[in-house]
Amino acid sequence: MKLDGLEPEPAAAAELFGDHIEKGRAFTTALARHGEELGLIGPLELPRLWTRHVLNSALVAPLLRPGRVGDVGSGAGLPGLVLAILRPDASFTLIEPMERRVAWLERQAAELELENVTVVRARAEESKLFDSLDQVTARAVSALRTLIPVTAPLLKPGGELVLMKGAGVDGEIAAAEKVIRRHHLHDVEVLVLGEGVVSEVTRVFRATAG
Ligand SMILES: C[S@@+](CC[C@H](N)C(=O)[O-])C[C@H]1O[C@@H](n2cnc3c(N)ncnc32)[C@H](O)[C@@H]1O
Repeated sequence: MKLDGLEPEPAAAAELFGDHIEKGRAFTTALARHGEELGLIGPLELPRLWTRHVLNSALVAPLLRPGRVGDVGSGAGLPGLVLAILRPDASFTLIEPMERRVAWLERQAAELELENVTVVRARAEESKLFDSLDQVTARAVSALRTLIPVTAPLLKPGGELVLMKGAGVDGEIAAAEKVIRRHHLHDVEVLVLGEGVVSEVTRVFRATAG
């Protein structure tokens, strides 16, 4: 069991996870133990597993409604499993096509006793979840120009995209102008989360389906 090199738990972890901190720790430890061998995280990620991955995902939790949330391309469970830990009042459908990642997500959901998680093995565009979700999250899946066409159709009218993005989000929005129009998205905005709380802020592209 190799936990050498795992970033010490930042003070912000207890603040962001609150009553759910034990599950946050259990998930982060499991990811540190098995993430590299399962190809879920890169070999250089342990020193920033908390700040760059887990806390970064946790910052999105207050944006969620107590409804049906889909996380497209959950991979290691980021942000899907972290959000399911933090928001037991919402139900989460984790959409991931790769078998090994699906097995990881199912095992973690069981070990963490997350009764609000369903894992669907599919690409989002083949997932049969069209028009069914209140919100869709995604992190590190693809640029908005290609991500919007696979995520927006999953939303009910009035539903929201809550897509985690890097510092280049404004350029991605400019390149996605046509698909934003084609998918009738409105109230498009970029939120910067975590200033003064974590060392690396998180950007979220948020938009409402027409
Ligand atoms: C780079 S990983 C990121 C995983 C995780 N969201 C994270 O932040 O660590 C991208 C993931 O998206 C999945 N993926 C790619 N295209 C997808 C699609 N069309 N529908 C659902 N998942 C997809 C891949 O299988 C992969 O697990």
